[in-house]
Amino acid sequence: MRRTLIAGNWKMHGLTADLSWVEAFHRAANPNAPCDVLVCPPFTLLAAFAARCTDKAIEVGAQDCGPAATGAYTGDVSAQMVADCGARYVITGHSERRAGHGETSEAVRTKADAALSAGLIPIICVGETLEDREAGRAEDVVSAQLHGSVPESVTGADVIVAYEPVWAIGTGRSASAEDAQSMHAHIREIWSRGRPEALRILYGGSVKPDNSAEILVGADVDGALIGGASLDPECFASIVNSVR
Ligand SMILES: O=C(CO)COP(=O)(O)O
Repeated sequence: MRRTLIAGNWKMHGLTADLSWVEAFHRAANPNAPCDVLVCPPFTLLAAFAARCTDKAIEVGAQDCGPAATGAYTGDVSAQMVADCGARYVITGHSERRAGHGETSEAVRTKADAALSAGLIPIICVGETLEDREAGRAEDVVSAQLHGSVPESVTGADVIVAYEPVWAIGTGRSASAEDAQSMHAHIREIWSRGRPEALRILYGGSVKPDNSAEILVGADVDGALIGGASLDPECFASIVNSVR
């Protein structure tokens, strides 16, 4: 019932010369892979990237959006502007924004609300640090982030949650398939905003072609949010091709 989503987060990578990624991906990817595919390039490439993906074989998303709809907010990009570029998704509350830009769960919830108002699907990120995990409080931290970051109004089908343990991001050290499944089951169990069975929960953190199939086996693992391995079109296609 929940279709797998394989999503790439390019972070602060990508220039116009990299737009040929789209054609290279299509050459390498199985067009019949049983999953949805999403790429979140930087704002600067959003419209041009979306213009290459009009067949919707690849959906497009942004990596963040401003909380306000419009106004005097120098440097911000609103959810409506993201939608206007042809994107349908937006990542909110990535740990690199929580840690590097001081974003609180409350700020993340405001952004997710702005995304929903603009007709976008927010991908709300949560995840514990290594210190949290070693202290045995990973589930508590994730629960608190989830309750603080998810708007009250959502049902489950209209948002996506990404579980990204901070210690697994860009480190080459992925969570084990068992640990990922266990946290995803916890997230679904505590989901109090409508239909938990409709909620797609992605795992993110050092997903590569050689561990994707194993991680995606988890009953509550509905896809992956991929950083480094999404920059190479063949590598990302291999992950898409590993979906069963
Ligand atoms: O942060 C991530 C995706 O949002 C994960 O990054 P890596 O796949 O590079 O570990």
